[in-house]
Amino acid sequence: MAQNSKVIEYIDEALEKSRETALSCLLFSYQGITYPITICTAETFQALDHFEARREDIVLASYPKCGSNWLLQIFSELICATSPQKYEHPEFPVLECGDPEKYQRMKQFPSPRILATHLHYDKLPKSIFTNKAKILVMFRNPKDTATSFFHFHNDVPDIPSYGSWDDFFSYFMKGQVSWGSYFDYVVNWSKHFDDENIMFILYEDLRENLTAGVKQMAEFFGFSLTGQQIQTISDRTTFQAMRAKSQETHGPIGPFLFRKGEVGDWKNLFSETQSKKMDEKFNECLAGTPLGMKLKYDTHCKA
Ligand SMILES: Nc1ncnc2c1ncn2[C@@H]1O[C@H](COP(=O)(O)OS(=O)(=O)O)[C@@H](OP(=O)(O)O)[C@H]1O
Repeated sequence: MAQNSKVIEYIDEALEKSRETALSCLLFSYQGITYPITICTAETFQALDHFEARREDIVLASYPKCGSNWLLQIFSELICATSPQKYEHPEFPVLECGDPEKYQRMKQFPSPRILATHLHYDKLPKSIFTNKAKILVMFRNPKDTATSFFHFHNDVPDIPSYGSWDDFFSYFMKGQVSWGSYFDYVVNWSKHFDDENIMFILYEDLRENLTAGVKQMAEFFGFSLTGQQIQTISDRTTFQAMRAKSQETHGPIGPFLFRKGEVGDWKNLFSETQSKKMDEKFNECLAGTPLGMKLKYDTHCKA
């Protein structure tokens, strides 16, 4: 993410609210999905229904802990590389977070606007589809996603902690975490696998070949860049590069947000039983579907 005092200011405010919030009071339900009271409100969701998307908007969709901040940085860099001005986030870039008036202010922002979101497909504002904004959806294997989610809660001193990994695992499997069930999220998007304006990418693929991923994303969104520019953006958005700058970009939470950036860290937390439970859930929800295959579950989630 570009150096941005607005982002840090927003994170600081959220952390202040978090400090006063017990885990048992953290989540509220809106239209069947649970969200954290520290950064989401029903009023903002209502205002979001009237949000006017533009065809030039860049929508970056991902379930929490699947690499949203990574994509934000890549797209800030893509915009910088093709325009004379540095890209600054004029608002906290997660579309559904903030005060209800933010959508009025966003009307003044120049295109392209970057809209990150953790919303499920059917909760996105309708104008994204009617105005044909392009959407990039990034997925990460559920075992590493849960692992990252748990560490975020339990490592950051100001965010409510779970009693244990076992506790968190059972809430995650029931979908009683921020932004609801990982599995519902993926199943929802999987119905749109062939939609014209949607591109799906995998965290693990991007990690394996960042340069190829940046090139693909740039092409999909119509950025015309040289090979050298693509390489420079890839160099600036490796995990190491982003972690090194994380205090500057995200304040004190930075090193917790850019924690390990690995594939397979789940093996340090999951018991055999938990691992099997998740395998069964994955099979039940996604086995044999095109998106299920794209997730390369057996490669990333089998010991
Ligand atoms: N450049 C790069 N390369 C590889 N991995 C990266 C990168 N940037 C962020 N990350 C990892 O993404 C995880 C955080 O995901 P999000 O940014 O979606 O978090 S959040 O939901 O917005 O809080 C978190 O994963 P874990 O390290 O496993 O916790 C980050 O480290």
